[in-house]
Amino acid sequence: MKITNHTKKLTTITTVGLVSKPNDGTLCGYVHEIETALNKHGVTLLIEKKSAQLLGCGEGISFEHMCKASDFLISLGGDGTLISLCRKSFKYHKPVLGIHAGQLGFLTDIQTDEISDFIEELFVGNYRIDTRMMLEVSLHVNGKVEKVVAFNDIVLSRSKISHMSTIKAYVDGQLFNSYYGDGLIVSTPTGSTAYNLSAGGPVVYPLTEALIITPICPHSLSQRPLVLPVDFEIAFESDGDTVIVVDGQDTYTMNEIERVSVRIAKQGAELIHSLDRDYFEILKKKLHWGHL
Ligand SMILES: NC(=O)c1ccc[n+]([C@@H]2O[C@H](COP(=O)([O-])OP(=O)(O)OC[C@H]3O[C@@H](n4cnc5c(N)ncnc54)[C@H](O)[C@@H]3O)[C@@H](O)[C@H]2O)c1
Ligand SMILES: Nc1ncnc2c1ncn2[C@@H]1O[C@H](COP(=O)(O)OP(=O)(O)OP(=O)(O)O)[C@@H](O)[C@H]1O
Repeated sequence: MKITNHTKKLTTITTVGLVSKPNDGTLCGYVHEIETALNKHGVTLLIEKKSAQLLGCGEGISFEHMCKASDFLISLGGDGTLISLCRKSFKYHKPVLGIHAGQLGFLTDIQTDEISDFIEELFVGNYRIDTRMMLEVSLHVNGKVEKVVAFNDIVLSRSKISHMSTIKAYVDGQLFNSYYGDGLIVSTPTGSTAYNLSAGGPVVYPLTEALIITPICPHSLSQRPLVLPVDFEIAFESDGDTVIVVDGQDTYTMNEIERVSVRIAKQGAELIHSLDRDYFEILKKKLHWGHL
């Protein structure tokens, strides 16, 4: 399969940063294994402060310092840890390697028993880097704009279990739909296998460039998931009973926000993968794709 997105390589590897799952203090053994494998090649491992303290692996250094000094970053945890690292390190533009020490691990393809072998493969160039599109989300408040980025999705959701939300949706400034129901999801292709999948949205191959809008429990027979090209800017307005959730991790209330606009971010997240990684195998293994 010809995928032009796979040509990027790391130019140097002298320093690597690591962030681990925030609620698991048992992963120190894996950190030592990573450090030993990197040190064999003269590479320094920097551990982010909160992770180091949780794991009992020394003092650690600030997230910012770690990102600036590192050639690539390691996420040791589940999908949530990787998503959070991609969002927080967005402005430093560093590739991320996901090592799976979580539950599902759809995005984190290196298993803990493959750590040393994969690090050896890295030093002989046996890896690939995928660029995953991200969303730039602008929250408009009193003439000011706060920008955040999303890796998987943003969700506009009803804030009260007892009420429906009403969301007006615009494409390039033109009203194209009003959604009535529990809310809607704007997903990246990578996020298509997360909340979007649960809400009946399409699985979209992660290297596609598209914006996916999927209604959540719409109170209508006519609302369907929609796939849009990335040169559109989409925007939403709603009443105060709606909340905005970014990647399931940050929440904002709509009564302070007049409008939310979403477009493709100028740069994507770069994920380091093993050459063996096959998306359809992961769909089968983790989400039971194609099982009877
Ligand atoms: N009903 C739902 O399915 C539902 C509800 C809320 C949030 N979410 C998703 O959770 C995501 C955040 O993930 P988290 O791990 O921080 O939260 P989490 O710990 O609540 O886990 C959500 C689940 O989704 C999986 N997941 C996350 N991203 C995925 C992806 N791109 N493809 C396949 N599976 C994926 C995770 O491994 C986990 O099993 C949000 O972006 C949202 O899409 C899903
Ligand atoms: N830096 C972070 N800040 C806040 N919450 C985080 C951060 N990193 C991860 N989380 C959250 O911590 C929880 C557990 O982490 P994570 O998702 O990595 O592990 P998991 O749930 O065991 O694995 P998986 O997501 O693969 O099923 C998730 O809800 C995730 O969103």
